Amino acid sequence: MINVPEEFQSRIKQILPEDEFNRFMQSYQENPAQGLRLNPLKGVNPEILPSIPVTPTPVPWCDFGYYYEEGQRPGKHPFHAAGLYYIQEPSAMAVVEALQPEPGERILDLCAAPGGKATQIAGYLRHEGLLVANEIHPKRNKALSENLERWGARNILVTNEPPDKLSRWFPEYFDRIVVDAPCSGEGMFRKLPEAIEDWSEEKVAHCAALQQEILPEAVKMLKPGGVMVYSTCTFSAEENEKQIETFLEMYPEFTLEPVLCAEFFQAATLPHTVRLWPHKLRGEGHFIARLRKRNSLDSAIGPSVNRASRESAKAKKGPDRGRKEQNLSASLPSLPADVYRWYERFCQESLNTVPQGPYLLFGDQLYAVSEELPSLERLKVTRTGLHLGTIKKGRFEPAHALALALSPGEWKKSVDLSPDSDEVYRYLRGESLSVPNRDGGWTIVTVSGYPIGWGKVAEGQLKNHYPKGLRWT
Ligand SMILES: C[S@@+](CC[C@H](N)C(=O)[O-])C[C@H]1O[C@@H](n2cnc3c(N)ncnc32)[C@H](O)[C@@H]1O
Repeated sequence: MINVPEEFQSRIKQILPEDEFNRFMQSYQENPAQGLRLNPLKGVNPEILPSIPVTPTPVPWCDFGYYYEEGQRPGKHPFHAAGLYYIQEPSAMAVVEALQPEPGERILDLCAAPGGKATQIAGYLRHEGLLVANEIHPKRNKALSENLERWGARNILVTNEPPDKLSRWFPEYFDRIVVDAPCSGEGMFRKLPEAIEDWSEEKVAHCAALQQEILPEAVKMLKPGGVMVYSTCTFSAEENEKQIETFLEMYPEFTLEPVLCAEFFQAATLPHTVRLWPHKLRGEGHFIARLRKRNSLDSAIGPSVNRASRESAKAKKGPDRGRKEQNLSASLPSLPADVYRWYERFCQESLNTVPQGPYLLFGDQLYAVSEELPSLERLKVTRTGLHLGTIKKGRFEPAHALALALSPGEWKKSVDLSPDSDEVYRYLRGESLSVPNRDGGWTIVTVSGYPIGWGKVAEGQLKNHYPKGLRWT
């Protein structure tokens, strides 16, 4: 049984009528909703569901989303290691549905770790356009980068910057931005009881102030005519409706727009914004607002006084403000001839394709980057494009990310394992496997035909190249 703080209950009483408040409190006696989202980048469709150890029920507001039952553990299945689905709380799936990303667009996920929204966006982009996934905290940034790798996302840039620094690199650059803001987490009390310990009225005030600092940076990075989705997993009005009200006063060039699938959610007090209440749907608590920035042609309204003074204060810190967009691929040196030869030789021996550039050689690491990228100089980048592999003396060693991004037909040699076999678990633990009568060399290890990593075959043994940091214990 979950006990929530008295002060929190008093605050909810101010938002909900009495009978609803009682139903809301009863929702704490129920289990949190569990969900997973299938990966369209790997062509995964619902036919896979009977092979996953879950009892799936569709999430009404997300085509790829499915509930599963408490006690089921799809995260501990080899299909999860193959990136066939992402474990995500069902209400959280509504945020990217509200964003409606389109292939070919430039999209920013400003507060992106561990990557629930970012993987969902990458699925919609279908490798066309660019996803910049930013996370300020280095440890969480690592998880974000690994989750996007497992997802097989190619056209990505993962950065580790505070929003006010990132905004200097990307002025009016993005078609769509999601600000899934750091918040007091009241909507996650059922799922993460530690959020209850962490909660206080001061935390609500602190998060509201933080959100007020983050939003103006997102504004700077959004193209005129672009869409921004703001979301939280909390109930406090200060972090939700009041936050957006203040925002609209500061930025009159923005208007609220309807959220897709709003019929499944509760209308919030601001027109078009929605709340997801745990006593009204099968999911945890969320707030979503979709905003559009007016096109520059009709943005005759100037900034409000508050905004003008805030911007002039910040401008002092911004040496790169107003920088022109420079394309990274135009400035990339071509690969040294021997490096390309080693890479090409690996592709000829092991793949039926040569993943195309532009190529970026960072130290001994080779990447295929997006044509879209601006210059990344002095930006903290943790992953860019598709990590192809490492240049060793006279040879090329493929990256785990390359295995996870390949589609059937793109590799020459593979060892397929059954998801129920001992061998697949032995592979995931880092053990060598016996593979008699196989050609030697780099070999993709698949589970039911989906790549989970590399192995190298010699003398009837598959040497394990599943990354040490990801191995199962
Ligand atoms: C709600 S979580 C994001 C969840 C993520 N979008 C997902 O779907 O997996 C908010 C994120 O904001 C980050 N954050 C904390 N302080 C921040 C700040 N000052 N600026 C930007 N992001 C911040 C947190 O580290 C956290 O990862």
